[in-house]
Parts: sequence; structure tokens; C-alpha cells
Amino acid sequence: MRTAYTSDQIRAAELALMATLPEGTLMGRAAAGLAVTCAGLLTGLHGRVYGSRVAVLAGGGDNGGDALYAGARLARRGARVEAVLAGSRAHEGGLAALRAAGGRAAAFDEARARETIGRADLVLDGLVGIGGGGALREPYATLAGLAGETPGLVVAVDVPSGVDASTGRVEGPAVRAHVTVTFGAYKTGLLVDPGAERAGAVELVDIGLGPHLPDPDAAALTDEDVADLLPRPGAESDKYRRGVVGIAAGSDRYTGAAVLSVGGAVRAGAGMVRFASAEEPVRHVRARWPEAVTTVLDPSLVLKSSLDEVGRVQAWVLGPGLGTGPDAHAVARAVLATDVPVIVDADGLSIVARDRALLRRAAPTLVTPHAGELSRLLDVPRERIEARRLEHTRRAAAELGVTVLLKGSTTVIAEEHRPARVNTTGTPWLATGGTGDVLSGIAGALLAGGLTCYDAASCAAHLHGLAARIAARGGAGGRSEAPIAALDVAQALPEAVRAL
Ligand SMILES: NC(=O)C1=CN([C@@H]2O[C@H](COP(=O)(O)OP(=O)(O)OC[C@H]3O[C@@H](n4cnc5c(N)ncnc54)[C@H](OP(=O)(O)O)[C@@H]3O)[C@@H](O)[C@H]2O)[C@@H](O)CC1
Ligand SMILES: [K+]
Repeated sequence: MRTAYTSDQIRAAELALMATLPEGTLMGRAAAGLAVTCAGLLTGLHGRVYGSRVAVLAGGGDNGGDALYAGARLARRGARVEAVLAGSRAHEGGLAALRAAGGRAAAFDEARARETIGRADLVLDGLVGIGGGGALREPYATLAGLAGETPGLVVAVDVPSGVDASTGRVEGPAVRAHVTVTFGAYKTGLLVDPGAERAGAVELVDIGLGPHLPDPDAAALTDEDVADLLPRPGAESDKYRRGVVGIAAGSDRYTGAAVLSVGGAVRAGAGMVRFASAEEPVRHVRARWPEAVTTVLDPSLVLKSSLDEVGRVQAWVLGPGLGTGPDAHAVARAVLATDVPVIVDADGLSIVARDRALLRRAAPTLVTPHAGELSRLLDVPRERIEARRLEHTRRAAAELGVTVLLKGSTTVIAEEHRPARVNTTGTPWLATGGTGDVLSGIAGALLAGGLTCYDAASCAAHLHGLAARIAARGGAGGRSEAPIAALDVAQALPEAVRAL
């Protein structure tokens, strides 16, 4: 598991560790690790460090200190290092070390900074780290913008400046890095968009913080974690032990969403899928997935909140393509009145956004909105949700008393009193119609198989992303990615499970 922490958690751990070490030890470790990564990148570019040009953007705090000390190490190896000092003060020891190693440094001047950054092979962003707060002030903001225009490689020190290390929030200009070298532990803001996307590839430098870290603020599951969590059938398994999932999805108008959701559940290993809907979607599901046991719902029975005719299920998926009219509302009411876990997705979310009381139930509930749907659930503008994904996912979990999976470039999962889970397995090709329906089916199968909402959501997001990548590459061994359809994602699920 890749665990991540807030700035405050890191700071507390650093204080505890620093108390056991001579002064400057931690910064020395950080700068040494940073310099090794930069040297590797420069060697990759030119075959050597000697003669390459490095621009150090140094803020007034210790983040600038790290960058200056690393610049000094590169200067000692023959790099031409120029530092732009952004603050009214600069880290004294770092600045002295850089100058002693033959590097140059000058206070910010826009024309000169533009030239220095424009010709650099590598720009080291040491403007602000975990001590940053709010939108970047000048001249930091201008420097972040100039770093964005450089043809050279951009390496962020600890976090890309302008990204909130604790949340991934970005307000105003922020550095977009190719590589972020982070110290001691991952910061949550490096895993959650928009911060994650600004960070590029993240490299962790161990400075000995491990024993002092508290429970994590967030975590991303690895393939091994998911393999351990996934329910696997044993010799004794029958369909009920593997999990029977009910899917209430589709309508005469939207039949595809139902086919995709059922496909996700079948391919993710449900013991059995019971599909309940109107006549037209039932016809489509039977044609595509003969494994599913279907029931054409009688609207008059559903109005009495009765799903008895469907048979026994261990979890429900509610919503894809369901519509939002009175019949759909009656189905939602009936499903949410059951005493088994329910996933509410798509149209189901529109229904509960209008009638939140439906979410007050004793059994666990998982909601799987994208930013627009969460915006309706929380009555918060979509842009605010996009900018503060983690915060709003957590808020929804607390306010609605459910587990929340927010879809997007990095999927975030929140449940009260648990670390947020972040999924990073996806591919941009996943952003296509119907993939969310497949995800709901996968999560349904896992929930019926006995996982909690928290684990079912995390594992479903992980597998969904892996399957999408496999589908986009035309198989686990493929190198380049190509467009995919939602059904391809469902079809690639077994290969994703095999690849774990
Ligand atoms: N502690 C340790 O053991 C270790 C810490 N390490 C390193 O220290 C880093 C933390 O250092 P830190 O605490 O000095 O804060 P830091 O990130 O440099 O920011 C403060 C500076 O930024 C400025 N500034 C802030 N917000 C701003 C804004 N919006 N816009 C513009 N400026 C803004 C602020 O300006 P001021 O408010 O003073 O005017 C001040 O100059 C950490 O990320 C890691 O790299 C490693 O060496 C490993 C050991
Ligand atoms: K930085």
C-alpha cells in the first residue's frame, strides 16, 4: 500500500526524527537524494552531468534550501547552476554551499529569470514545499509560469509549488513537473488531482521518517493489496458464497447502461447476476449476457416496495440508465428499502439527490458519482468539486453517511474515520461513455462477494483502471494505447485479475 500524509503529519514526524539527529542531517539526506535523481535525468539527456545547465528556483524556506544544496552537489559535478532567489531571504547554508561549489545566484529579475529558465536543461522547483499556503504570491507565481514554458525538464522539490501538499488543491498558477522528488513519505496532494497531475512521476527519498509516521491520511492500493482483498472461490464455493448481485438498471430508453453494468458484474466474478428492469432492457441483457437471471419488473408491485419476485441477492446495484421518472423512483425506493448493501450510481444519484431521505438506511451504501453528480448531491458548483476533490468526497461521506467513490482522473474513495483511498490505475482512454456503468457492476460483484463498501469501491476502481489499460493496449503485453469502448473494459477484466 502506498500511504500518504498531510503536511502537518509530515511536519510532526520530522520534528520527532530531527530531535534524534544532528542539525542539518535531514536536509542533507533530502538534498543528496534530490541530486541523485537530477543527475540521473541529466545523464539520460546528455550522457553526463558535466556541462549541463540547471536553473534552481529557490523560495525563502527550507524547500529552497533543499534545492540550493542539491544545486551545489550538481555544480560540484560540473553542471552550470544558476539560482533565482524568489524570497526576500534565501536559505543561508544552501546559498553558501551553492556559491562555494561554483554555482551562481541572484535575486529575482524577470528578464534574467526568463533567460536562465529558458536555456536550462533542468529546472529545479524549490519555491515552496509543505510550508506553502494559498495561491502563489509574486514573484513565485511568475516563476511557476516560466517553469511551465521551459523546454527543459522540470523537477519539483517535495511538491510542485502551487499545489497544496495536503489536499492536491491548486489555486492559481502551479508548477507542472515531469518528476517530483518527495521526502520521507508521499503527501496526499501528490496522489489526488489536480495536484497528482502536476506532480508527474513521483520519486520517494527515504530520510528515515518511517518510524515516526502516524496512521496515513490517504492510501493507494497496489496490485498485491487488491489480490489479497479479492474474494477467490474455493472448493466449497457455490453461487451464494461467491455472491449474488442484483442489478436494477436500464429503461426502455436506455438499454446500453444495463448491458454494461451486468457485463461488469459477470466479468468481475459474481456468483450470479439477477437483473431486474423493464421489458426492453431485459431483452437486451438476455441477448448479451445469458448468464444473468432476469425479471421484468411489474410497476404495480414495485410501487408497493416489493422486489420479492427478483429472488435473493446479497447486494444491489441501482441506477445506470434507470431514468428518473416515477417508475424509476419507485424502484430506487424498493432497492434502498432492502437490508443488503446498495451501490447507487448514475440516475440513482439524481433520484437520491432529490430525495436524500432514501439514503437513511441501516445497511451500507456506496455512492459512485462523477463531479457533476456530486455537485448535485452536495449542491456545490462542479468547478469547486474539481478543484477540491478530496475535500468534497470526504464531506459527502460525512454528510450523507455513506461510502463515496468520486470518479475522475484519479478516483477518490472516502468513508468516515478511514484514510481516503486513491486509485491511480486508470488511463485517459477511460473517459468514454459507459465505463462508469461497468464500474458499478464490478463494485456490485465485489460487494456481493463479501467485501465492505470501502474495499469493494477501492478494488473495483483498481481493476477497472487495469482492465481499461489492458483493453487500450490490446492485451497485457501491448505497448501503445488506443481508443476503447466500455464493453472492452468489461471483457478485459479477467485478464486484469490474472495480471494482479
Ligand atoms: N522539516 C524538515 O525536517 C525537512 C524539511 N525539508 C524541506 O523543507 C520544506 C518545508 O520547509 P519550510 O517549512 O521552510 O516551508 P517551505 O515549503 O519552504 O515554504 C515556506 C516558504 O515559502 C513561502 N511561501 C509560502 N506560501 C507561499 C505562497 N503562497 N506564495 C509565495 N510564497 C510562499 C514562505 O514565504 P514567507 O511566508 O516567509 O514570505 C517561505 O519562504 C519541505 O517541503 C522540504 O522541502 C527537507 O529538507 C527534509 C527535512
Ligand atoms: K517545490
